[in-house]
Amino acid sequence: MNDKLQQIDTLLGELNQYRANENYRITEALEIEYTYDSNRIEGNTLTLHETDMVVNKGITIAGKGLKEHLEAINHKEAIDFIKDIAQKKEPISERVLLDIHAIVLHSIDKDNAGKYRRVPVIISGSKHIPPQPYLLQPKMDELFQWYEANKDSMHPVVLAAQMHEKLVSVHPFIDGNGRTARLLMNLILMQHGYPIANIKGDNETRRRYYETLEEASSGDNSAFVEFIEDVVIQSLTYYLKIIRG
Ligand SMILES: Nc1ncnc2c1ncn2[C@@H]1O[C@H](COP(=O)(O)OP(=O)(O)OP(=O)(O)O)[C@@H](O)[C@H]1O
Repeated sequence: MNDKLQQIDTLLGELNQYRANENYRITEALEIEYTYDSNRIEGNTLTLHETDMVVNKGITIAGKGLKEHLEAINHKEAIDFIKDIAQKKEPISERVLLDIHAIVLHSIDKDNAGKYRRVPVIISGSKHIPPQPYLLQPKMDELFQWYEANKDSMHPVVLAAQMHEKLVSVHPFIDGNGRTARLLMNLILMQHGYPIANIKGDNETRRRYYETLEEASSGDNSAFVEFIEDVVIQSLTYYLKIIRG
């Protein structure tokens, strides 16, 4: 096991000693932060405070479009959904993935919510060309076969990172691939007792996120896995600081 994974195991062990201090106000605040950052990565312009107003207080923000409001509400809804799946110990399946995507695009794109794309796509800023639509079902079958073959033997953080990378590489949806992949990654982490890993929406983090994904598309995803390990270390450290007091 590498140094970062060892550090992650130590931090998680420490965190487990303070689990009694967890409460809904802390998790709610972190979930809003995650919603804010994940939507910000894809270009949503709501601030952290505005995201909180929309999601928790049902207040609309003047000058911001309906889609941006729906993206915030849907993302929080999707977090509740993955928490429920993790709590009930439901296995991760293609059905669960499609349900997550359906929530992400709920009331935004009725024709595509919860459905694979029927058209080719490109990823802006990337040379990687995702598979043609007729190849999506076999590629997704392959993805879940890979998951089944590795879920009990791989370190959960590596498993979560790899599933994220493999999913965005297939890019099975017309829209919402990034948010859905980050939610799937967090569902895997949650199943193993981790708090939400939040990829921040700032320029520097986004640059490393996209660069390591681009590197992964040419065959080596180790830099991306390392990036996710850093995100998990950051999230664990932040959470520990809050609940340890
Ligand atoms: N080189 C790359 N190879 C594979 N995936 C990438 C690459 N660069 C970025 N991505 C992923 O693609 C996502 C963005 O994809 P795209 O521009 O198609 O928008 P999208 O699918 O609508 O995203 P979002 O899903 O959240 O709205 C990023 O969040 C990231 O996860």
